[in-house]
Amino acid sequence: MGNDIKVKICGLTDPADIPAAILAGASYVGFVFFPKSPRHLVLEDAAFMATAVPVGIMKVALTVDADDAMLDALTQQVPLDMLQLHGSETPERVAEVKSRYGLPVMKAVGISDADDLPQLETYGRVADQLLVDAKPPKGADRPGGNALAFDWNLIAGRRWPVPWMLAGGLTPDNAAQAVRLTGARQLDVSSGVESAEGVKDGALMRAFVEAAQSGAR
Ligand SMILES: O=C(O)c1ccccc1N[C@@H]1O[C@H](COP(=O)(O)O)[C@@H](O)[C@H]1O
Repeated sequence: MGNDIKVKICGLTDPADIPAAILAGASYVGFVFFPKSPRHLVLEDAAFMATAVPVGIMKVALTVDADDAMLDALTQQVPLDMLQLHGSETPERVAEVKSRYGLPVMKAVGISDADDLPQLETYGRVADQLLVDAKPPKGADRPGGNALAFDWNLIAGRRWPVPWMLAGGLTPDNAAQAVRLTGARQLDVSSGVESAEGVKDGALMRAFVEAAQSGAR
């Protein structure tokens, strides 16, 4: 579509979410494999949904500290373009996953204050992309998808070793400002385009992509 800002819509749970996300202008669609998440998919459902994604739209699998058995099953059963590692995976594990599965790997890094920023350099040496998210609140039962933003001033004007996406608490109301303030060219959204936990909303997805693009004009 020639959009300047690429949007990843993560946590699709219904087959109808695929055409809705594509029509909205998503460049990436994300499937969550984490049983504690309201967006968790079983492999069979994900495989069915992934086959409906047109070529050119990146199909991303989000996992959290997954072992090889899980990743073997996932990559054998679901056609994918990228793995998103959203747990406490070490840099060594990121490199191992990249080499074992031959897929690009995006590593999520949680930010709450300046002490977290060195992680961006560390993971930037091994991951193909970085996903810069808010750190989960204490006691949260999942490491992302909490509708929580971090202080974007922490990364404004930063130089990046690899392509990156901004995530965490993004909505149609703050997407344009997020682009302007951080210089992000890619945004990742889940909660902010839902009408209820785990239920994507077509109008919110369209509004989000439009707002993200307007931030780059
Ligand atoms: O969406 C989830 O349920 C989820 C579960 C476990 C790890 C990450 C998860 N989502 C990712 O979190 C960020 C921010 O989400 P939100 O927009 O604030 O809801 C995003 O990368 C999701 O892909």
